[in-house]
Amino acid sequence: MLKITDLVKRYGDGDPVLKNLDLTIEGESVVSIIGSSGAGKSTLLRCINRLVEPTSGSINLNGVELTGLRGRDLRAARRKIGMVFQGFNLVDRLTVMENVQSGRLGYISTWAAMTRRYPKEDIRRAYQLMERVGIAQYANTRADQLSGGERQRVGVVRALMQEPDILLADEPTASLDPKTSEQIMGLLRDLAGELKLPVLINIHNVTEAKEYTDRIVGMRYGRIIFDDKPAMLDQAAMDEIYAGSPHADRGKVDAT
Ligand SMILES: Nc1ncnc2c1ncn2[C@@H]1O[C@H](COP(=O)(O)OP(=O)(O)OP(=O)(O)O)[C@@H](O)[C@H]1O
Repeated sequence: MLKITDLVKRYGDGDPVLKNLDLTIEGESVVSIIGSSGAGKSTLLRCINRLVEPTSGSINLNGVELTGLRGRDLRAARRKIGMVFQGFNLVDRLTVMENVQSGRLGYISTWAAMTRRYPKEDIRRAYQLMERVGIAQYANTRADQLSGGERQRVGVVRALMQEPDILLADEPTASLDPKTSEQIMGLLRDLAGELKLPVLINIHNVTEAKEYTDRIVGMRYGRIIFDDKPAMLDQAAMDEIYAGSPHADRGKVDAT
């Protein structure tokens, strides 16, 4: 279970971009985060995997408090958080298998990784996952030879190789054409069910959020103002999530 309580993030001495945010994700649900540009969606995801340092509050994953972790403890906690990126973040000159195995870094020795001596079990698991997402035939192909959809499948398998407790996806389909985008969203939804994995997706495409996720969290200027099933996201809720300006919001914050 991911339990975020009273999370605040402030960059430098600016206004907070996450304002006392609470969010709990249980089980294998697929949750999307929607909201205008600048609402704080990426910052929230990055606080969870500690690419961004939270200012205050608590982020607890399966009983482990993630805020304040350092060094070895932080690395161990990060292994349990899979991340899928908009730009795939693959190493182009490496093969698909090498990219996928980089998800095992932190589990195997640096020497084994450098000499590509992957444990048999890791190779077996990689093939199993690559077959599941339809890229096994590219195991020895350089990553830069693949299409966008195939590259994102590599990104997904790499994240799953970490044996994560949760999968975070930061605009995973924003670089893809509409059809491929739907395929990747469908894949994330199906994998969440098959692997009993909670998935948290930051996404701009509201139609896809409604179609492929179980729950939609709507953010506006650092606050969660909608958290419900997709069917409940009506026009009024959409207007509230996407309307207004930072100044209008600041007025409200000041008034409280
Ligand atoms: N490293 C940073 N330093 C300072 N301010 C930042 C930094 N990263 C983000 N911000 C600011 O924090 C706010 C929230 O940004 P964030 O990227 O989390 O929003 P978002 O909802 O993900 O937007 P988008 O949909 O455009 O990616 C914005 O005002 C942004 O300018």
